[in-house]
Amino acid sequence: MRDKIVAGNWKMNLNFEDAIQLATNINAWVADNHPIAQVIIAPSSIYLQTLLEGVDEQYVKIASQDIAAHEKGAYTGDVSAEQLDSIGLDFAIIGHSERREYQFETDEIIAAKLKQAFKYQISPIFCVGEKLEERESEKHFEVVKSQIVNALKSQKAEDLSRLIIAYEPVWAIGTGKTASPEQAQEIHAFIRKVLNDEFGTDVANNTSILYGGSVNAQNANQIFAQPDIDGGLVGGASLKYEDFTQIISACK
Ligand SMILES: O=C(CO)COP(=O)(O)O
Repeated sequence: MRDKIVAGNWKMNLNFEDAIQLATNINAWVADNHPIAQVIIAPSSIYLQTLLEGVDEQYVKIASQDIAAHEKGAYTGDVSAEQLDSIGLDFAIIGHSERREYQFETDEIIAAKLKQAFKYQISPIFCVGEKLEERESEKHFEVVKSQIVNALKSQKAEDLSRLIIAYEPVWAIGTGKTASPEQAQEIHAFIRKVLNDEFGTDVANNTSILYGGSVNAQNANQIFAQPDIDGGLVGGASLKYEDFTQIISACK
């Protein structure tokens, strides 16, 4: 059985006070409403420890937005998997398209980051997704397959039990343009087939595959109703308490 998950990627938003307030409110809402979905929030790294201590982990899990590709040493500005593990962190977003684009992360770098996460028992929310021109030239299946195979082929088979995938078409991120539920289902089913063909039935059946890209309180129901969509990775709408809690409720 795979977990239903709704994760909020706060990206580089919210000051300290607002971050604590929002996390506290979400924690209280989950405690009162007992949603089916596991709720995860990913704040900027400077808030991770405070939020880990400020929420109850039975209700809300905390994720980092990235992880270093190296184990330790002279990598100014990076935060390692070992350091994140040492403060009690269990989840990390890895390979987000904004990092692929602005920080020039390649599949090779992402594979190294996944390896670090697995080494320290951190579950990666591993992001894949095609750009607009790749979708328009119908290369999206090929692109997503190569992102998955390149990043996962060198991982240990037993580590893949921790894997969470987020399919986020780049053209749908922050644009207000979502993939239709049918488009999203089609590629989620394809991702599950790739997992099955390359890594076996257990990985295919047990990996939660989240959809991300302009998920909001209006479209979440239809997206989450698709059989191969196990929840969402939400950006903008996760910064608003009302919207985010409605999105969590939509994940059944
Ligand atoms: O990038 C995303 C989540 O990681 C999606 O962002 P939006 O929900 O703002 O489109």
